[in-house]
Amino acid sequence: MTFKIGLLGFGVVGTGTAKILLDPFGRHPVLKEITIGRVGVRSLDKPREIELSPQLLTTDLESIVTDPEIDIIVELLGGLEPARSLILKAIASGKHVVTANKAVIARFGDEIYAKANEKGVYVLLEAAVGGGIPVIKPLKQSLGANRISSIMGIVNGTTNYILTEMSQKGADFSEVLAKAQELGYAEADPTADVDGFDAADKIAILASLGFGGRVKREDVYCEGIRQVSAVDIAYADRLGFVIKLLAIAKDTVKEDSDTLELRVHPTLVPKTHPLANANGVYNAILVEGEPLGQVMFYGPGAGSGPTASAVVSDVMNIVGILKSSGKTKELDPLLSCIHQHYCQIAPMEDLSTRFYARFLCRDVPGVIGHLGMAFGDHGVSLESVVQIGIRGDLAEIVVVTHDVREGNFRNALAAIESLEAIDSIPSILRVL
Ligand SMILES: NC(=O)C1=CN([C@@H]2O[C@H](COP(=O)(O)OP(=O)(O)OC[C@H]3O[C@@H](n4cnc5c(N)ncnc54)[C@H](OP(=O)(O)O)[C@@H]3O)[C@@H](O)[C@H]2O)C=CC1
Ligand SMILES: N[C@@H](CC=O)C(=O)O
Ligand code: NA
Repeated sequence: MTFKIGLLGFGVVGTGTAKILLDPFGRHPVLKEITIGRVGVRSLDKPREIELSPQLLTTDLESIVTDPEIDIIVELLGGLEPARSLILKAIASGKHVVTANKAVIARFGDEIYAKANEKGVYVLLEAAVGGGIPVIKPLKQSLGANRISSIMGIVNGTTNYILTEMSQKGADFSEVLAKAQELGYAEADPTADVDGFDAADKIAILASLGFGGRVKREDVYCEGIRQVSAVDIAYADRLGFVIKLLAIAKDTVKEDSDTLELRVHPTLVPKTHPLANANGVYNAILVEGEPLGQVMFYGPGAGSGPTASAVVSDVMNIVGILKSSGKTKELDPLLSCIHQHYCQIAPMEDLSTRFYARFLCRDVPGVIGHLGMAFGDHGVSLESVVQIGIRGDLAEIVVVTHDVREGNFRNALAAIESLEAIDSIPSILRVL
């Protein structure tokens, strides 16, 4: 029996996917039953790493998603449109879908899964989070017996690569970003990586799976890495931390309310923490649940081959289902997505966390005392105060707080900004 896939997109991940499918030797035998039926691209003239028969390539992507010969559509275009419309058309034509597109699923997952469930087809997305790391399927299946309390991790390869190169080699931000683009890690528009949107898409998906409810993408608080400077990386290092872009979804269950913290931001991570050692393009996702405790998923979070590994594994899962139970069976609830209600998201000002802040201060006597008083007035207690450097004619003071309510910390900063001794507050970062 042969199963035909329609590949939408033949870029970094599409090429990696084709490479695996065209070279099945030594891999799972089911791969030999999968062929590439058609490939949709934007330009027919572009030079390609793999030469496919010219009849396979087309710019008419609609004709692929409605082609009766195609069993599974693999969407590797990126972006919102035409990806969303093509996925919906594929579903309407009764095709199963595999996608790596977290942007589309995080925003239109409700619509896509409602249609897929109506039609009795699967939409699988292992490649959409953590690239090659198996994390979606374990969350859906292997960890289903647990009550998940937190999912936290490094889920963007590009920014982890940039931060690692900046901290280990003192590299320049723009140069490393260009290298990440060259290596095929970055999104077509890399602001999605740098400004944290890609990580926000991914944590919205993980939270939905882990906490069993829908998540509105706009509810994810999001800060990127643009404001992370070499100065802060160096101070963090001296204080025993590395700076990572973390995506965090945490159950903040209290007596009568069940809300989620949902956020993406650069974070000072203690060097001894398991997430601190995921470097370069590697991602790491730490999941905590009861009764399991902690489990960490670690591996390459972006790149052609690793991401294609996840794409093809989803294709194989669907082929496995088609082979064993045919097309008319009900969807497996452990592989499909059936959430109806929306998760309640806690406001950021209620978040309790530690903060790192760097102040530039004028040479006024007792400046540390003024800072301490302003923090104390707002219920913020300090774990450490380090007057480390002189920058020009200004003193540079770094503080790390104890756990504090974010709203209180922000109020303290507003008061501090108006102090005569304070020139500016160049950085404010959260601390794990
Ligand atoms: N790169 C990575 O490491 C990872 C990527 N992903 C996701 O995988 C998906 C693909 O990413 P990637 O392979 O890097 O992207 P690329 O930009 O390398 O490839 C995109 C492909 O889609 C085609 N395409 C894009 N828009 C259209 C359109 N409107 N009509 C026809 N064809 C179109 C392009 O055609 P043409 O070749 O003619 O330009 C190209 O072949 C994205 O959703 C991304 O977020 C997920 C995990 C990791
Ligand atoms: N641009 C993304 C690609 C994988 O999802 C990243 O850098 O992680
Ligand atoms: Na994955």
